[in-house]
Amino acid sequence: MDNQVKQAYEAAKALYAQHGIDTDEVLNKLAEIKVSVHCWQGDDVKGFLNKDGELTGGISVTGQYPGAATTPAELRNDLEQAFALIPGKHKVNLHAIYTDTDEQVELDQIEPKHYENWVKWAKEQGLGLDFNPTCFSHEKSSDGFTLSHPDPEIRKFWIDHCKASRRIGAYFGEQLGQTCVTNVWVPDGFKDNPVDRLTPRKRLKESLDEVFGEPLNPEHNLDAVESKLFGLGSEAYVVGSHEFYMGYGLQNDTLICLDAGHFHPTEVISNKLSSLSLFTSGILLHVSRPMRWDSDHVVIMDDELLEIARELVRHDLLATTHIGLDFFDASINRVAAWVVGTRNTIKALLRAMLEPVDALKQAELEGDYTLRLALTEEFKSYPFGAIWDYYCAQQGVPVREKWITDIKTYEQDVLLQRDKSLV
Ligand SMILES: C[C@H](O)[C@H](O)[C@@H](O)C(=O)CO
Ligand SMILES: [Mn+2]
Repeated sequence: MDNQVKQAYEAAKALYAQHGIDTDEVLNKLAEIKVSVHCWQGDDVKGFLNKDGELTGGISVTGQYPGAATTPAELRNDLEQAFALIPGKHKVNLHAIYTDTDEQVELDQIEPKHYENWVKWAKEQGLGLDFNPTCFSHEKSSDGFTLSHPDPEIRKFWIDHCKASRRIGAYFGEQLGQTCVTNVWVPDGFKDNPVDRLTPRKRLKESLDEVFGEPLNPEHNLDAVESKLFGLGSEAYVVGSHEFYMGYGLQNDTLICLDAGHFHPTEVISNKLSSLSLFTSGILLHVSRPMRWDSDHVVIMDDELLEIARELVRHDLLATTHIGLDFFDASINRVAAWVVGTRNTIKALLRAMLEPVDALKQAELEGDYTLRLALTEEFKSYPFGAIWDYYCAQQGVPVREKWITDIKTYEQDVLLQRDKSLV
């Protein structure tokens, strides 16, 4: 390890120790946290099942940066490059459209064999896998409805797809020895004001009951449900609102997924974690960055990211919270997007773990809000960067911005060659 990194670490360690914070212990704990890195940043949510089809469901990817992955092998290669620059061992979050097969399979017919190469690869890489049914970008979702569709045949198609997805999730969990979280998100909603807000929600509830009807081993698969306030083309009404899924998840003991971009523009998910934690057995996060709307920007070290991390650390929620990422930006190098977003998420957790939580809670309890404010503010400039650098070096990944060189080389050698081969 670089001597400067080591020396800076020792100096920072002594400072934190004065507040009873054992940085070695913190880094051991940090190394246990898995972030679920979403595969769909690598190819602009196209997938491989119908890769020339349109992205629908009220989500959108903008930008034309060269080098998007066009095959499962390319996507895995890109993920490997990203993981080589991210400290720790993590998970990959797959959508159902990311099949790796020559078969032309329909979404309601997918089976574990269509993802076998992913499982093999995850085993080799020591990664876990999470899963999502893909209830969009399909002719049967073209009018904006899936599990709540008024037509029972279309509804059945999506129910069967979600059932098949859960079985695949359970297969991943069993094969990899790590629980797979299978997250259901559907885009269903209306562009303009509906007359009947209730009936689609009744249908969604009944569909979900069918989807989750088959008992699966919770050590292999955990179900999650993801709400949304609005999407492009469903501005007036989304069937699966927060209240809907909060009720559903609490009643049926599924994980509730909070996506940082799925609420009112000034509403934050950090403030929801403590409340939900009192009533749920677990939470799934889609860490994202909305900008004015659910724009899925790459996660940066902003106040909300830090606040999410603080809530998880201060209230001991890390063991029951599944941390997933959800952003897609095609205006920058896609591998770099993963690296920036994932490194920031881990770094925010580290920052939160390096705060004097007990002292701050005590100050609050005693009504010493001056101390609470002063200490919080002083800790913002404590040398967490030196601890982060040491962690990266310890984990064998580049320290500070050195990873950008690797990305540039990969871009030249791999990503830009892809586009040439298309010409
Ligand atoms: C592709 C994802 O499933 C999707 O982003 C979903 O999680 C979401 O957040 C939709 O807005
Ligand atoms: Mn999401």
